Amino acid sequence: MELVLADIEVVYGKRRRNHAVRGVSLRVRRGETLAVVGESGSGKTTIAKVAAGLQPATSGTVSWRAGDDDGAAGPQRVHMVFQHPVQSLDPSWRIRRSVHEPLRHLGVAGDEADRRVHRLIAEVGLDPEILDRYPRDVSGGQAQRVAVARALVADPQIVILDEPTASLDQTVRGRILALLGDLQRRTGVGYLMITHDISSVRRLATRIAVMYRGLIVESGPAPAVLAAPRHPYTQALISAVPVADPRVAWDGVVAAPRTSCPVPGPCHQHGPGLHEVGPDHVAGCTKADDPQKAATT
Ligand SMILES: Nc1ncnc2c1ncn2[C@@H]1O[C@H](COP(=O)(O)OP(=O)(O)OP(=O)(O)O)[C@@H](O)[C@H]1O
Repeated sequence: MELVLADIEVVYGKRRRNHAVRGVSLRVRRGETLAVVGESGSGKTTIAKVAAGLQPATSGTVSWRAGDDDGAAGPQRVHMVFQHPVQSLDPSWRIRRSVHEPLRHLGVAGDEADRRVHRLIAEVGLDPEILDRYPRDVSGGQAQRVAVARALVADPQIVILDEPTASLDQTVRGRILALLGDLQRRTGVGYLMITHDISSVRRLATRIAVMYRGLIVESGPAPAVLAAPRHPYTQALISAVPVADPRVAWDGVVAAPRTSCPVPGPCHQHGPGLHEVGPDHVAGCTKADDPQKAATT
């Protein structure tokens, strides 16, 4: 499965004054992460919405190309994780109903639906007890894990992540990124990830596209772009110099690059699929199924 955006233009407003996206083309394949970065107002969220079918393009096309291993491919197998996790859940629904909803659309019900919902809730590291709560009764980090569970419960081919960690503190951010990476390795899901966060890019991106004033001004494989960024925004983002984006440099402090946890399987400290990042954690991180090492931590 491949999501292909070709020559997308989006002009907002009755008088069509705000040309938010100008001829953007990109593709996202299963098993990879395309990170779309760029300063505030450069058109990233607009692109995400166009890709998800939530915003019509003024011109250009969004298409789906099925691969050899695809079953019923199509936009119904795309899900989106928004930047405000609590707000993205219906406040009048218990968590259970929100996570079941994508399955209902697929016609999956009964025991099979319950089984899948419980499996995903466990995979995102939550206690099934949370299913009976309302969004107002869960933390931001828990709500974002619920949003990830909901996005993945129906086995989507592609998930669109719009600033999936923006509203989370550093610790929870690391867990969500580790979870997304782990789920991708196990299920082959592809991510179109919109972000300002360099640690998200380092952790997940296979390729990077840099937007500036509605255009893609730089793109390529993540290692190449990270090693030799050409555009000033990319250079600023990667060198962790404060950039003209209030959410990145609100207090003039930009997080230092963090390293990935090297443990490949379940982590002793954080359970299945939840790998904290950062040098502080890496030192004491052991595999959950290694009791000797685990006992020393
Ligand atoms: N519904 C809308 N109506 C009119 N203009 C809009 C609308 N949505 C976005 N815009 C404008 O389109 C441009 C691109 O916005 P968009 O939200 O896509 O940028 P962004 O890169 O995601 O920004 P941010 O990082 O701040 O979320 C901005 O100038 C924004 O003000």
